[in-house]
Amino acid sequence: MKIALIAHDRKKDDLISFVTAYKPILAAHDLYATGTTGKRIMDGTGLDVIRFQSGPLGGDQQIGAMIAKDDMDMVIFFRDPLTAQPHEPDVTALIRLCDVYNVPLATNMGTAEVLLQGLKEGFVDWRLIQERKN
Ligand SMILES: O=C(CO)COP(=O)(O)O
Repeated sequence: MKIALIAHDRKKDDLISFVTAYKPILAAHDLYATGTTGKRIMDGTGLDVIRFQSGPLGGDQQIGAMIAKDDMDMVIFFRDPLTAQPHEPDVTALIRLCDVYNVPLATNMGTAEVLLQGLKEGFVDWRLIQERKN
């Protein structure tokens, strides 16, 4: 399963804690991230991450392009709802594409926990069945 992990700056510590807690589950999957988030995850958890550009430089759009090819199975995006982002349109576009392609999306830790527990139980396996059909 391909999982994108993204966090805005004030949420990066939360994401590292989250990824550390769920490392046994996440280690079994292909992880993708925007540039700075990916570096923080690799340094902080030792997991391998495929990194794109930093968010403000197009990283959200690169992950969006994978979603548009139906080539991303889950997005965990710890957004900062209290800080304006220079690339807010990219953030909105990424979230919109998740809705277009029915990609499971968590924008906060509460939902992310539910998604990863569901992933462990096989609730996201329908994505693999769908991929085999395409
Ligand atoms: O800005 C981001 C997502 O919109 C995240 O980008 P970085 O991981 O490069 O900080």
